Amino acid sequence: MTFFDRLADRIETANSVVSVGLDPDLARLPDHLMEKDLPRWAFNRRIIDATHEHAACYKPNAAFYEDPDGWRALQETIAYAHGKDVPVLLDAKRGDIGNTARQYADLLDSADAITANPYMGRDSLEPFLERTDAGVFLLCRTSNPGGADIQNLELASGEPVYERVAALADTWNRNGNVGLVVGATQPEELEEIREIVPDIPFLVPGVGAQGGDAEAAVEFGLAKLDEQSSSADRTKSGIGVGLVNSSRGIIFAGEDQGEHFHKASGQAAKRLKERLNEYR
Ligand SMILES: O=c1ccn([C@@H]2O[C@H](COP(=O)(O)O)[C@@H](O)[C@H]2O)c(=O)[nH]1
Repeated sequence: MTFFDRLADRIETANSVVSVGLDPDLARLPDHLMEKDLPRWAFNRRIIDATHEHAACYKPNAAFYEDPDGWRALQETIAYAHGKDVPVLLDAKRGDIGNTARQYADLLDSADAITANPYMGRDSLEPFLERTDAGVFLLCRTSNPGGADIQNLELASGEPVYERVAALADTWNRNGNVGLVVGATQPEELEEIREIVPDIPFLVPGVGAQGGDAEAAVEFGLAKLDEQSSSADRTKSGIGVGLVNSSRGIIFAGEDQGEHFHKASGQAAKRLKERLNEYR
């Protein structure tokens, strides 16, 4: 079963396309958790307990775990999410020469999918592309203001770089495991990219704290998987596969509520699920 088939099943079970971003900024964790052995793990466990029924996936960003305790916290978090039957997309934005990329691809032994930067080209992505069991989401048009600096540059053909990335991703998708990262802050680009790649699921960050367009995220972020990569039943029921991510807007929703912080996170995840479902 491909990652996207598993994700489609999860979307169906949870009736949700919400990706809950697990970015446990140590400076914002509740005081009472700071005395724990692994505060980030303690925090994530409570967030997962409160949000899992609304989560299509969890998206830890590797930047928040890149120290020895952080990697332990990340492994505990991934195992716990799996225990709740929720897939994990590691937002690591990796990409390097093939020999190094093969090491990065080992991250997929624990996570179900990863984000990668396509700037170094096909060979840098090959170790991810060949993991038929896992997903790889390529940065296409990112949500940050500076995303336009390079991604919107026009090539000699007149197409912007982000459109070429989308077209290339389609040609690299021989195993049906490629997705694209397209920010909700860029609704016009979301629509354009969806026209180029009707069958590729998007990870759409930027709703919540970045103020992106939730309706466009759902309208253009979800793809109907083709019959080869999805079960006949699912194709019939027309499940759209894709993810709309919110991190700070969910995990820090109860920042001012001390030991009960996770309750507000559960409510925020439920609210986002319901809002997105209005557009599905
Ligand atoms: O274009 C992109 C790609 C990745 N991200 C990541 O998603 C989350 C967003 O967090 P919020 O708190 O919901 O703003 C974070 O991990 C980013 O690094 C993105 O925002 N945009």
